Amino acid sequence: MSAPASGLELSPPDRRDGNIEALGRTESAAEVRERIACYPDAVRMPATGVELYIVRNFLTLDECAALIAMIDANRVPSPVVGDATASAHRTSETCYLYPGPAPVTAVETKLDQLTGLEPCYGEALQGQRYAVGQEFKPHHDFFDTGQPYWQDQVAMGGQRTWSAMTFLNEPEAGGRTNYPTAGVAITPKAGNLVIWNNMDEYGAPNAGSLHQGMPVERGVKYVLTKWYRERPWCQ
Ligand SMILES: O=C(O)CCC(=O)C(=O)O
Ligand SMILES: [Fe+2]
Repeated sequence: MSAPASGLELSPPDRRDGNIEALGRTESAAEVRERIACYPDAVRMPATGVELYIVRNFLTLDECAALIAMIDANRVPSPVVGDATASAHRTSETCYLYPGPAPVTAVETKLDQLTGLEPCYGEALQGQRYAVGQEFKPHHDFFDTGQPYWQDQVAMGGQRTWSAMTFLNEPEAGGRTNYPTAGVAITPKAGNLVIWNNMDEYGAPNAGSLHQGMPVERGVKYVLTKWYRERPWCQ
């Protein structure tokens, strides 16, 4: 994941050179776009410089409650790629939700229907819990190919293309998901999903996908995130 300070400066291999990986991402994105357009209640947001959709009531409140219970039972401090330990950059707690339990299957099935992507392209679902003051500072979900961790990521499925995040509850104050350069800030609403393309229209990492989980001011915030790779994900 690229750090905010360097995030707007992309490494040379990411530039719009029409390479074969970029072409594949562009073709795949067109298919995902068509699928989303057919999904009930999916709306494209008027976001500047990033392709971003909201799906209202993607999960039921019962599904949200079941997932929150699983996150609460298994949460640990959140990791950041390229940073072996918990970081001030991401102060929430994380719970990996691997396939098997019924609430996980229900979400996975809906995400498959929404995106049309092969399930093997998706990383394991990650639940996040943010207490008061916790946040995920501005970042990109795509990998910075100039960083040492990138070679490992190439072998693990390559770039993160789409991010799909579902709000599982509503904090009393704060906790919006903000896209500072796109001019959009999304208020958590239980069951609503946000999905965005981390690549631009040329299939290159899109600096305009910069986003942050703003600090929770009152209450607690739970979200469920799925990151998709450009190739099958291998852990
Ligand atoms: O919690 C949020 O609002 C943002 C989470 C996020 O950026 C992520 O999971 O990649
Ligand atoms: Fe993110």
